[in-house]
Amino acid sequence: MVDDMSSEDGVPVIDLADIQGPGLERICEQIAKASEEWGFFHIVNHGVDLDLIRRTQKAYIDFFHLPTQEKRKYMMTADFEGWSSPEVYNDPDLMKFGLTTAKTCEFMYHVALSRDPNQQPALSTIPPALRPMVLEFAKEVTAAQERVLAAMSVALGLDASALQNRFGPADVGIRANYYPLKREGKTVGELPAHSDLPAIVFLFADKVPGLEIRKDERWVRVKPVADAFVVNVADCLEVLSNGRFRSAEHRGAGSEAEERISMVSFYMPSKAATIGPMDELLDETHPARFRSANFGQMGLELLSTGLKGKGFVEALRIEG
Ligand SMILES: O=C(O)CCC(=O)C(=O)O
Ligand SMILES: [Fe+2]
Repeated sequence: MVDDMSSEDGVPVIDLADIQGPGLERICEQIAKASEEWGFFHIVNHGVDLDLIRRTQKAYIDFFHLPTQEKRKYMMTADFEGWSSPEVYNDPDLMKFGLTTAKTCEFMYHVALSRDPNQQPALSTIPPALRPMVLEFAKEVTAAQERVLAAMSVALGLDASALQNRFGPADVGIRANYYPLKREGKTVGELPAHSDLPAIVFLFADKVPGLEIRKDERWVRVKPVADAFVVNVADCLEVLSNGRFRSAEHRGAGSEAEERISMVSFYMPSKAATIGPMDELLDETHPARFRSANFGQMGLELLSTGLKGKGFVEALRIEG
C-alpha cells in the first residue's frame, strides 16, 4: 500500500487497493483532500484490467492510423458520436451539425454503456474492430467510477450511494483523443482549456505527457504515472458538492517524443437528473451556492456551444 504518495508535479496519487476493505476511511480522506485542493488525482490499483486497457488503447491507435477515407466512414453525426479531426472540421458533412467541438485534436467519441435498461446505446456506430474492447473497457471503468463515487459520497458525509442515486441511470461516453507526434514544435490540434461537464471523468494516458491542469493561477504539466487513471472532478460534481469539490480547467496536447492517445471516460448523469447542491449539505450556515438545472436540457445546450472555461459551474453559480 502506498502512503500519501504524490507525483513530482504535486498531483496526488491515491492507492485504491483497499477500497473495499478497512482502508476505505483513509481513501475517503485522501479523495476528499485531492478533490478539494486539485479537482484531479491519479488512482493506482483501480481494479480495471491492465491488459484490457492496453488492448483497447492499441485498437484505438490502429483506428487512428487508418487512411482518412476509411475513418470518414465513422464521421461524427448530430448526436456527437463518431470520428472528427482538424483535417475535416470544415467538411460540409460535419459542419451541417454545427459541431464546434470538432475544432479540437483528432478524436472519436461514443456512448458505450447505459445504466438505463430501456435506453441502450447504438453500438453499430463503433468500428467493429474496436467494439468488443470498448464495451468491456467501458464496463470495467464504469464499475471503478462508481467505486470512487461511493468513496466521494462517504467523504462528503453522505450515504455511499447518494451521489450515484442523484445522477440516476448514467450513460458512459468514451472519447479517445489522438495527438500525432509533434514535429518542430508544430501542433496538429490540441484540446483548449476547458472543464469537463459530467460528472466524474477517468483519463488514461499513462507514459506520454500532454495533460495540463490549472491549479489556482498556474498551469501544471501532469507527469504520467504508470498504469494509473487520472480522475477528474467535473462540473456536475462541483455543483452537487455545493462547491466543496472543485472541477479544474485542463487542456490536452501532443508530445515531441511520441504520438499520444488519451482515453477519456465520462460518467454522465441521466438526462432527467436535477443537477444542484445535495440537500443534505445545506443548512443555515451552508447556503446553496448554485441553482439547480435539468441536466439534459442545460448540459446539451452547453456542450453544443463548444469547449471553454467552466461554463456549467458559472451558469449555475449564485452570486454573493
Ligand atoms: O488528452 C488529454 O490529456 C485531455 C483530454 C480531455 O481533457 C478531454 O477529452 O476532455
Ligand atoms: Fe477534459
